[in-house]
Amino acid sequence: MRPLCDCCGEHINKLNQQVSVMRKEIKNLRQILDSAVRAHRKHMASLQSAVSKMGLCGADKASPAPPPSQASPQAALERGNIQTAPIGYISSCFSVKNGTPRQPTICGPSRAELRIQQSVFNNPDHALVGLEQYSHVWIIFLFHKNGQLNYKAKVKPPRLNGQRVGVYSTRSPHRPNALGLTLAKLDKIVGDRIHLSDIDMIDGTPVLDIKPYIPEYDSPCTRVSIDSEACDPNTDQPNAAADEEFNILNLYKEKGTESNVKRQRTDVVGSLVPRNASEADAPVTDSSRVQFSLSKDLYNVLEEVKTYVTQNELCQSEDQVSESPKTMPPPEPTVDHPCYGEEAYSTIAGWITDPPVASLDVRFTSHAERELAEFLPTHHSGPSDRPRFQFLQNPEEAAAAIRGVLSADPRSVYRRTRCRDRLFFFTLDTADITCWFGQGFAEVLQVRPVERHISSM
Ligand SMILES: C[S@@+](CC[C@H](N)C(=O)[O-])C[C@H]1O[C@@H](n2cnc3c(N)ncnc32)[C@H](O)[C@@H]1O
Repeated sequence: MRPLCDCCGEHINKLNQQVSVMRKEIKNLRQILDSAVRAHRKHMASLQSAVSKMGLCGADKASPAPPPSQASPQAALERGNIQTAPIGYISSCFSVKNGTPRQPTICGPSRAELRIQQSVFNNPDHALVGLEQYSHVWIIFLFHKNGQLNYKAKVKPPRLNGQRVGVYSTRSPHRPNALGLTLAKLDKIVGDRIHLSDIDMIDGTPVLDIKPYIPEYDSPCTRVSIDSEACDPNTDQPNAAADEEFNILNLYKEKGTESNVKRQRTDVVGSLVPRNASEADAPVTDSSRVQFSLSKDLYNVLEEVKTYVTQNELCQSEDQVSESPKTMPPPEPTVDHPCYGEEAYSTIAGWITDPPVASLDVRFTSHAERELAEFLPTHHSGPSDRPRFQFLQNPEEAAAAIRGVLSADPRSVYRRTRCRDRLFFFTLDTADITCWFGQGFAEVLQVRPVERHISSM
């Protein structure tokens, strides 16, 4: 190796000095970075424990969720771990818990206002478009003044006078996730503000969600059963109101499709129930609303309809009978309907009962019927290489469920308009269903056991 000249040696020394300075700087930077990472981890850990203390973290103990810092938003959502943000806060006539009704319907009119936050939607009023067609809304909220965040599996509801029952059999505010659910009366909507009455929330309550109240979905008294037994007029129904309802439905079913039945029943009930004076003042009147009475009224109304139909319509021709409920003159109402309490009735958007999408006739090819009949009932014991349902009781119940799914046309608007000739697949219990749609009908082509269930048979 040749010796370096003076000038090169000096240059290299300078470079070495610079390298050692840079090394020191890198070391310092590493220390700063390490302490920042430590502080960040500590912060995230304390945030996570705060979230789980608030009861907002649904992770089960057996398989704890990864810390939020590691989980992607999608993974967190799939595990049910979401960070909620109030869509608004209640301004209510009740300022403290004491004296606030335990349920909305047990006190007279109680009023509140909910303003949708601009932090949730740029145009909060847009999120409320269409809601004015409903008379009642579900309010999902946080019991933010519970004081402490602990909860117990058994609670003592005040009305049980000291007896303990499971928290899930009560409406106690002290529950995991501290979520409250109130069915409130929707008085009016003005811009981004919803005016409510019949509430049991205190002032400042954070609201997480609002949904329209739809008796057809939310109240078992107004649901139409797809249970095939319900079509048998000789079947014993558990309660008198249901009996009457089903008998009338059966009467209609003999003459029309199930979708007709639903509509006729709704129209009949709607025409029989007048709006009372206080509701007539409300600015949410809309011809697209459909009116319902709740269970007691429904029972009375159905009684009247039944008498009317039996006396006047049974001897008419098929067509006349299926048209009759629409043209029937409404009998004089015999009871007053207060706007709150047990006798209250509700209105919903017309498209719920009379949707622009027609319901479909559902048929099975004989091949699909044979395949479905191959499935064994859930409770079938003993070895067999035939497929077996896990939840559904038997092939008849599965057929009813398939009819229910398909008659409501489960296709997206895109599929319905752009790829209407494509095959449609869905899975029901342990069966893979293949079908196609034609004009006004859906046809089941194939009912095959789901792959994983074949291998585990
Ligand atoms: C028994 S809870 C029922 C609430 C709701 N209807 C439900 O079933 O989830 C109603 C009581 O909760 C209390 N409450 C109302 N708003 C609250 C809030 N934001 N935080 C804590 N407690 C509240 C009041 O004392 C009220 O009487």
